[in-house]
Amino acid sequence: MTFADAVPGPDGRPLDQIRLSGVTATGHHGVLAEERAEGQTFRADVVLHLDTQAAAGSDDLAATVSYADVAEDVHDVLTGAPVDLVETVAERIAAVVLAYAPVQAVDVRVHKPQAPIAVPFDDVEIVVRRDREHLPVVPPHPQRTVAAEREDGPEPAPAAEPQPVLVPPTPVPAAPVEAPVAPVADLSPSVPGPDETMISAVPSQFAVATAPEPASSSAQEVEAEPAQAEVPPAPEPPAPEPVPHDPLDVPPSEPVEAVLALGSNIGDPQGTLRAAVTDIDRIPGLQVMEVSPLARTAAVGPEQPDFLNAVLLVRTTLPPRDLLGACQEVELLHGRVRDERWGPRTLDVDLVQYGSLVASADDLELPHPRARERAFVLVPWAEVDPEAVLGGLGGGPVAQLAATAPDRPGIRWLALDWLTEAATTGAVAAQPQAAEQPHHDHDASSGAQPAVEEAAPHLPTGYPSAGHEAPSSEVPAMDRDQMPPSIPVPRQETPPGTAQGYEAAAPEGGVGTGHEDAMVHEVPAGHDEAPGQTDEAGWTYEPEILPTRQEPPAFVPAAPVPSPSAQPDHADQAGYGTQQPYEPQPGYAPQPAYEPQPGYEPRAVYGTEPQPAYEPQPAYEPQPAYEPQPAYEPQPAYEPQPAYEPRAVYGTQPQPVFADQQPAAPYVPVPPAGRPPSSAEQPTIPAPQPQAYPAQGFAPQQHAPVPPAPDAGPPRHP
Ligand SMILES: Nc1ncnc2c1ncn2[C@@H]1O[C@H](COP(=O)(O)OP(=O)(O)OP(=O)(O)O)[C@@H](O)[C@H]1O
Ligand SMILES: Nc1nc2c(c(=O)[nH]1)N=C(CO)CN2
Repeated sequence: MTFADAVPGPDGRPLDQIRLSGVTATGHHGVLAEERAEGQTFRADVVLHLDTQAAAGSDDLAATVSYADVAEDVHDVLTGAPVDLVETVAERIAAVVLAYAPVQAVDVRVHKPQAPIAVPFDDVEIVVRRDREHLPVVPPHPQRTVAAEREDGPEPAPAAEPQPVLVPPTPVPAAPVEAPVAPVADLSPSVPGPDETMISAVPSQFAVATAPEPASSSAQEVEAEPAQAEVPPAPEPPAPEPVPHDPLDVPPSEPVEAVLALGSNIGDPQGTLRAAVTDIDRIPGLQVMEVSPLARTAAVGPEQPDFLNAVLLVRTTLPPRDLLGACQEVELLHGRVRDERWGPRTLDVDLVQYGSLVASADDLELPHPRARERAFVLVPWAEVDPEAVLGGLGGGPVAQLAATAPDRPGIRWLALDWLTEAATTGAVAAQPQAAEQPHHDHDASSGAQPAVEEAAPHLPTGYPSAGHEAPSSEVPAMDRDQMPPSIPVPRQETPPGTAQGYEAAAPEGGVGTGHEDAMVHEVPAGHDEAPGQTDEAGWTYEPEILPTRQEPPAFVPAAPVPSPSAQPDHADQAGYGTQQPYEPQPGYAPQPAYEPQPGYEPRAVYGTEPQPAYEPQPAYEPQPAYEPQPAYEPQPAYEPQPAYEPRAVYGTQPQPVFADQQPAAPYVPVPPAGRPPSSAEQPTIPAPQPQAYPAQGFAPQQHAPVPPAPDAGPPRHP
């Protein structure tokens, strides 16, 4: 026996181990239809790390873990509902074993010796170690998963088994969180959502806790802990409260960082977005932490006016589905009508990311499945959080994804301080280019859009578009005379080299952003104005703002897009409204596939200071719940026993090698969950209304690294 791969217990000494090997069964796991249909042999070995001394002292099975029970549980996973990946099988086995309270860590090895591999081979195995800090990311027993609904193989019905409880790690005590974020102490019952949710990765704070059923031996193990005294029969035990199974309905144990994407292209987009920020910040259990610059973007999808887009970084204690619901209420408040997919809208609020949760249900997919290819989301997001990482399949560093997104050329400009008062009061200057189409200040009570006005009095105006009339029925197309004098582009006064770190950089040949009738003032090629100059009408040329930072993940400046008219400021003529949105644009060199970069792990907090949260969090160790249980000490029968002292020899001196010693298991050490602090302080754009969005009082939160979705993407080990 060796302790080379031992897990230290609370006192630092290696924990004892129960090893169970060669549990064998026919399972139907695999990506290929034949694997699902025919099944094949799976074999599992598990090592339970636990303190067995109490059980030895009392010679009581109840004080340890029955290997027979474990064997059955492991067997059940092997024969249970099929999943694509052997990784998922191992994760699930880890989950069932960790459902036994005394087990502090588990090593799982799953062999798939008949894997469909075209060359001769002996075995394929996956080895994982999970513990109370690094909990499995799948529940012990599968929900009905999307993968399980595949039609390419038979569906052995998953046994209606009890759901053991995953014992969560001791939560890190969070610093007091300012109202209105209410701490959520427990898993309050909420309306269970559709149970089709497929969990691909669940951060530890979302470890699924499911109600044990009394008949379950596993559940009994958990419930009985420490299982010393006989429990007198309770007269009428209250029925256990329903606990949501769906991670999309589970409130986090501590506030989670989420990313919301806002868009608007009819009504008064800037006013709507500004109001929406306030409305979102008012959602109970949510606080806006950062607001991105405002981007004007060519519409992706059907031909329609340009959008204004922004991204919010929020912290929330709402479950994902509730957060989506709250955002949709804000959409409705602003007159949102869903009548055309990707059509014009007064307000769109998408939930882009929720912590590191990767989950998919009919009504909510996380991360947002199209965010990775949308510059209108990625560019503002990267601006407000240059180190942000989009999780899930196809995710990666947001700044990198932004640089290569197909609609990147359609990002016309960014306004940094669009939330401030100046942004609106400065809006009324007449715009030379639109002079032949005179504008009048729009009268909000003119009745031009009664439906919208009723729902949202601050949405009275039409948005000047690239010459298209808004086709939405919710906001009637406006006469050009009714159009308001547009969205200002307040120039960021921050000189280069200041905390903002930006400077204006006009693409060659002019900004290439305008519409000939656009009311946002832009300078066509050859125009006299230079970036930053204000013309006689009070308009300031706001070119595309590009970061000057050199270090990754800085923007890659967009390559010029060949325009048939060589007049890129004429968006209509250049066909912005009709371009195929998701086809790579000419001029963009294919980007190398994203390689995971250690420095790109999710940042701990959205702030500008060096983050102390990346240091190991002492609250995770030791875990008081696993300290020696007082019920077992003192054990007079065993003291004093000089022959057993001193105890310190374990782990400190060379260990005798036993005949049955296994080769040192090649367990890969679990990497630390955090990432080293960023070498450079990252400039961010703070919410311009600090009194409204105070970024204070939040405990630095450590993200779990985003694990790859186990059931998505090309199979690696079918
Ligand atoms: N992450 C998500 N964020 C927002 N809605 C989502 C998400 N995942 C799934 N949905 C579902 O998508 C439905 C349609 O949303 P919406 O009307 O905002 O789509 P859209 O904006 O036209 O297109 P897209 O989803 O491509 O942004 C919503 O009712 C919601 O249930
Ligand atoms: N530029 C831009 N295009 C879009 C947007 C958006 O917010 N911005 N939203 C869409 C549907 O969510 C479809 N297309």
